[in-house]
Amino acid sequence: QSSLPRALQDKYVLTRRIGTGVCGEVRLAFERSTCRKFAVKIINKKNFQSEGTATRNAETEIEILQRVDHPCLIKTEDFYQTEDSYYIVLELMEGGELFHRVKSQQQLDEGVAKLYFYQMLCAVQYLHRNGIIHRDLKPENVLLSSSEDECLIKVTDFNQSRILEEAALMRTLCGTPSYLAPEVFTHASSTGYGLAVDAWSLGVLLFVCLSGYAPFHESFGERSVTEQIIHGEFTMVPSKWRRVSNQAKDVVRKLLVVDPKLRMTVDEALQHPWLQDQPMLQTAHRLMKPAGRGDEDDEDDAPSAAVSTEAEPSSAGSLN
Ligand SMILES: CCC/C(=N\NC(=N)N)c1ccc(NC(=O)c2cc3cc(OC)ccc3[nH]2)cc1
Repeated sequence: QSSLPRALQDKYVLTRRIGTGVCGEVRLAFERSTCRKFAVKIINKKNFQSEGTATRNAETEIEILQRVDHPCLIKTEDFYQTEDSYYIVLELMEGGELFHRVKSQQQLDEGVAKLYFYQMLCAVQYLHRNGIIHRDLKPENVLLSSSEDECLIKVTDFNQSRILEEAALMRTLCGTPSYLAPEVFTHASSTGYGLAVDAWSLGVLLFVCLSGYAPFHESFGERSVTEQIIHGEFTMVPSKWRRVSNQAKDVVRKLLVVDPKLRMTVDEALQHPWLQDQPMLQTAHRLMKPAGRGDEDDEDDAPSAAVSTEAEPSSAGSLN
């Protein structure tokens, strides 16, 4: 157990491990002064020291976490570091990882999957509107606020995220072009298509929530997972998809499209008929309101379908 920063120990009591990741662990913590519960994500730098990019990534991640402000994106409370680890204090998501929820329930009820998927779309739409690609969307990186089916979700783990630096691309293009690869000039590397990688991952996430199993898996046929992905070959096992609506399947099929130019975007997904579901939108907006405003009479802010996909409420503010 590497020694915890003194300042962290003065303010919080760290207790049991509640989550593990490739880059460290998550511990349950109590703020001494208030006894409020938090999650502390410990990211050890040495794991990646070899790549040398860890520090860069972690600093980018911290920068993103401190800049973004959306009800479905994890918020940092505090940040500490020692020479070998980062300690990030986060709001505690009592429901844990979506991964475990889907695993324990085999597959989610379609209405629950729709509520979670809508919130993920809102979170990723916010990131994309702010020029951020997540690049690592998966059930382990979607957290649930409670053990209730109807709960708020938050996207986390911006370790792979990239801030789309159009300026960087411009600087590159100012240099001598002779050594630049073709794709730097083609559309593939600019804002447009970079964002599409998150739409694909959201398609995989929705597939897993609706069916309880992964669309690309080594057990399907003799092709490798990579081959299946490259060819967009996913398998809808009848017994798992029988009770899933055609509209839900349509969303999955339009996201798991190999050509990023033809893939449905996050904005288009938010307009898909499957998500034009007033009761679900009302629930989602009640959950996404800042704490305490959920119980006021809603008639003045009853979200209409069109409103629901507009920019986030003013409280979300913009990236500073
Ligand atoms: C800046 C930290 C972002 C991050 N990961 N970043 C990274 N891996 N580079 C990250 C990764 C995982 C988590 N996980 C949690 O907060 C969490 C809460 C929780 C509660 C649980 O039961 C009550 C069980 C698992 C949990 N994970 C929070 C943040």
